[in-house]
Amino acid sequence: MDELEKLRPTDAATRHLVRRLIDEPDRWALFLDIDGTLLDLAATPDAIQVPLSLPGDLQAVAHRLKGALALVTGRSLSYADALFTPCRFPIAGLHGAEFRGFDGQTVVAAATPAFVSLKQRLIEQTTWMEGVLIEDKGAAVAAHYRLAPAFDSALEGIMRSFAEEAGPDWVLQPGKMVFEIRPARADKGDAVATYLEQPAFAGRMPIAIGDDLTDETMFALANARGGQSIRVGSLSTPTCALAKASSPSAIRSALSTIAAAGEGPAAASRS
Ligand SMILES: O=P(O)(O)OC[C@H]1O[C@H](O[C@H]2O[C@H](CO)[C@@H](O)[C@H](O)[C@H]2O)[C@H](O)[C@@H](O)[C@@H]1O
Repeated sequence: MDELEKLRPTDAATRHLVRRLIDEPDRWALFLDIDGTLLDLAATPDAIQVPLSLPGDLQAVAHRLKGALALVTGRSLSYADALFTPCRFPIAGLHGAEFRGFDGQTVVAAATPAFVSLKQRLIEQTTWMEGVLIEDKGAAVAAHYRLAPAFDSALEGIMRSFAEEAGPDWVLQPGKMVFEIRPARADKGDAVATYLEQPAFAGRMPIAIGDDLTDETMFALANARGGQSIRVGSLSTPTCALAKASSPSAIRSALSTIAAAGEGPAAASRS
């Protein structure tokens, strides 16, 4: 059976992705979200599982694209890095506020003393909300309600008022069962635009793959540059992505097919 036939027939987008990256590896740059795109969603932020083969597959795809692959995530850069050790990729963290380029140059985001105090007060003010989880990401903070969905609107109110208190350098970022306060200085679209100026990425067309609201800015950027955007999972919420994929496992399967093609010219696309 052709490797492509193993992909679910409903996933036209992932089949096209495989074709593009196998047949035209010098044309595309790949931008991948992590949670809900590369990894299945889990009940809590630390309960995620990285399939054993994923780091190596990503590395093989990056190699095929001559380095034009970056992870663009809401996680902190250091957390995302640790997930894929010993492999190391260009990563934009905290939704674009942290950035490590192809050359390894890194921009990190720091919490101000006022933001540190805000995070502490956020923890204190939400302890009564059983099941709500506060994730401290340094210069960002996330309040998760996946285990306590009834607190959805109460938590939104609290996070909205803390975001206002944080001031113009921070912004409220809603996501999947989460409200975050993140640095305002860059979003995921800005991160993709910065990568496209860098060696390894420059001159290529972007393909952005994500699953959540925060990914919409990179979808819009990819579309504006004549590239491709793929939203993973349910399309019940509005999106500007041009195509859809069913699940993180469909994305992983596509990456593994591309990885298996190695470096040769379109070897795996022949049946
Ligand atoms: O941009 P991403 O890489 O998709 O990161 C977005 C946020 O992902 C994480 O939260 C989400 O995934 C958790 C684990 O599956 C899940 O429990 C939670 O409900 C989701 O919202 C992460 O914890 C956040 O810091 C990221 O910003």
